[in-house]
Formats: sequence, C-alpha cells, structure tokens
Amino acid sequence: MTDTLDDLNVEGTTVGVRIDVNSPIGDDGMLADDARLRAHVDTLSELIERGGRVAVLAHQGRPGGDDFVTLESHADRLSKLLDHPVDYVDATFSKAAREAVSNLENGDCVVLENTRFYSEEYMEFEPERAAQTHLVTGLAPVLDAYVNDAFAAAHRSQPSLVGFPTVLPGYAGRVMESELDTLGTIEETPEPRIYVLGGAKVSDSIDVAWSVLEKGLADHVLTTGVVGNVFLIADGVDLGDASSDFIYDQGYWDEIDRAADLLDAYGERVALPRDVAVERDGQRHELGINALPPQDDEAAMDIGSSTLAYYRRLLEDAGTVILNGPAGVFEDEAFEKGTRTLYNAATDVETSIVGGGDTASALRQLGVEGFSHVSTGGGAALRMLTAEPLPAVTALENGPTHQQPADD
Ligand SMILES: Nc1ncnc2c1ncn2[C@@H]1O[C@H](COP(=O)(O)OP(=O)(O)OP(=O)(O)O)[C@@H](O)[C@H]1O
Ligand SMILES: O=C(O)[C@H](O)COP(=O)(O)O
Repeated sequence: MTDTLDDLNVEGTTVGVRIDVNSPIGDDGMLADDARLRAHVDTLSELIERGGRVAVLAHQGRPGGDDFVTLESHADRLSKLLDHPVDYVDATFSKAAREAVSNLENGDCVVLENTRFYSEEYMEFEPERAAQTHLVTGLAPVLDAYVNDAFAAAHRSQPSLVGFPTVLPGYAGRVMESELDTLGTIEETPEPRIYVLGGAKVSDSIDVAWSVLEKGLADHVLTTGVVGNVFLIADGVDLGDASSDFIYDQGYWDEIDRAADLLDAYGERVALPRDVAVERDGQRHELGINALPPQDDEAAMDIGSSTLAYYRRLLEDAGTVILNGPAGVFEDEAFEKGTRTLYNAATDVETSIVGGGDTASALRQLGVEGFSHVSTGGGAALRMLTAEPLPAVTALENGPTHQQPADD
C-alpha cells in the first residue's frame, strides 16, 4: 500500500508533483486537448488549498516527435483549469529551476520544463540508479516530499517516476489512488470476466491476452480492430492484400505466428470476428468470413453486425468487461459502428473498465458513457489489467521510511 495525500502534512511543504499531461499537440505546437490536465485538477487544487508549495513535473512527447514540445501552454491551461496562478519556468533542475522552487510560498504552483528535454529522463533505470541522475540529485534537495499522480506513465522506470520516491517521502496523488483502487483489484471483480482487445497495438494486446488467459483472469478474450484482423489471418482467413499489407507495413507480420500459438493454446476462449466491414462504392459494406477475401483494394476497417451480435451475447453473461482499443477505424463515420455499439453494450455489464488514453478520447468523441471506470492510462492500464506491478508504484511503496503527520 502506498501513502496518499491523506498521510501528507501539506501546509508549508514543498512538494514535487509528477503528473501525466502527455497530450495531442496542434500544428502550432500548442496543447490541442486538455483531458489529461483536467484529470489532475483535484490533486493540484487540494495541494494548493492545503497550503503546499507545488512544483509540477511532467513529460510531453518523445524526443524527435512533433509533439515533443515545451510545457508552457500546459501551464497556461492548468492555470485556467485551477482558476489559480500557475508559473512556468523553462528549466527542470538547473539553478533557475531550483530558485523558482525555493522561492515558492504556501499555495504557489510552478510548472517545470518537459522532463524529457533532459536525456537521462528518457532512459529506464533501477530506482537506486535513477536517484543518482542529475534531475533527482539536482532537484530533490529543494523538495520536502514527492507526489506521484502520473498513473499513465507508471509503467516507465524513468528518473522522475522512480528516482524521487527513493530519496524523498512519496505519496500517491488522487488520480493514482483512484486508478490503483480500481485496477489493482482486478482479480476481485465479478466473474465471468471478458477482455475485449482491439485497436492497433497488436503486440501489446497479444501480450495481454497471453497473460490474462494463462493466469485465468479472463474467461474470454474478444478480438476486434487490427488485433482481430491479425487473429483472423492467424486462423487461416484470407483478409485480402490491403489488410495484409497494412499489417506488414505496421511491422506486425511476426505477430501472426504468436496469435496462431495463442489460438492453439487457448482457442476455445478466444473469440474472432465473424464478419468485417470494408469500403465499397464509398460506403460501408459488410462481408461474412465465408465471403472473404474482399476485392483488391478493400481493407477490413471494422467488425460487422454478426460479430457485434455474437459479442453482445457473450457480454450479456459477463460480470466484468475490460476493454482496450477501438473495434475499427472509428475516426471515419462509416466505421465507427463497431466501437460505438460494442462499447455501449459493455456499459450494461456489472463492472466495465476501459483502459487506453486514445480509447477514452474515442469514447468522448462518440458520446459513449456509463462505464464503471475509464482509466487515464494506456500502457500502464494494460499492465495493471494483467495484474503486473508498475515500477513507479513499486518505488512509491518501497520508498524511504517516512512518518509525516497529516494536516489537522
Ligand atoms: N481495422 C482497423 N484497421 C486499421 N486501423 C484500425 C482498425 N481498427 C482500429 N484501428 C485504429 O486503431 C487506432 C487506435 O489504436 P490504439 O491501439 O492506439 O488505441 P488505444 O489502445 O486506445 O491507445 P492507447 O493505449 O495509446 O491509449 C485508431 O486510430 C483506429 O483507427
Ligand atoms: O501517453 C502515455 O501513455 C504516457 O504518457 C507514457 O508515454 P510514453 O509511452 O511516451 O512513455
């Protein structure tokens, strides 16, 4: 168990708060979607209202990517969302950053620069080694405590996530606490338990499928999206050149063998699409498996109505459904039906859990709501849904011994 904000004496304490605001960035280099910032408002407001001196740490994008930008526009947006002044300093652990943190008064908040502008932050370390990096040795001396609210990055073993809690008293923020409460008790959720794996991250989904089937966490795995297409090919279905080329281009060709091995081992518990939707004459056109392959340039862009009926029947008996990744190319109106219908059906299951940041935004776009829990995390949620430990959470749990009285 990790300590939470309830265990932290906030007033007058200088707190380094790691959040995850890794967000879509527009062509202008500015923040294009603030959903991930909104998620952290409760944690940051609470720290500010309780008189903390708040230094925010976060990453944005990956080196070399178009979304690898400064956190200046994030700081601006946070200030609006919190309805409270938020400073920004274009440094993370240099003298300027340390001075900005040291000069904080009770209730002040400053956002430090994108942690990944500093190269060691994009490496994975054991916590003790992460604690010796320049970021942690530079900044920790001006902090009294560390709060990790970045659940979505908790599967990374990077300095800002595992280094600070090794040298400072560490606490879970409100987002982290709620994610751990829900996703950490996956083994206790009502059975039968169904995992619906879709989207385009085929190798991650196959890892999850292996793990949850081996551990007996999943009674059934339903496949959709590109994941479903790979399983169909692994099962000997000819999906045609367009889908095969797409899978090859994405580098997922080797995954077909892994999918075939999984079908050999657990085939009776893995459900495959019974039909797919392609674009024909500018419109959605559904084809049963027996009618495949489609015409030359037609790709399987969504699951079809028979698959939806089949999956809905399976979901009717489920106690828990865990979903990750859209069922089709939901961005195109003709192919949103699979995702909309399947996710809507999932909201009727007693416990319905959605993992995946992109999936969450797809659902917002489609107006589908009513889940028991929508996780802020993609990779981190998937890892927890297989009951695997997250390095950043383990580092919080193992952190230095500390006893701080909570506020009166
Ligand atoms: N049949 C398909 N063919 C091509 N692309 C597809 C198909 N089905 C789904 N996709 C694409 O998959 C993408 C989303 O997959 P992804 O695995 O990234 O989702 P996610 O798990 O929600 O993401 P994250 O884990 O990053 O939050 C969408 O852009 C969608 O268009
Ligand atoms: O968006 C995410 O999933 C997290 O912020 C982690 O980002 P990363 O995959 O670039 O480490």
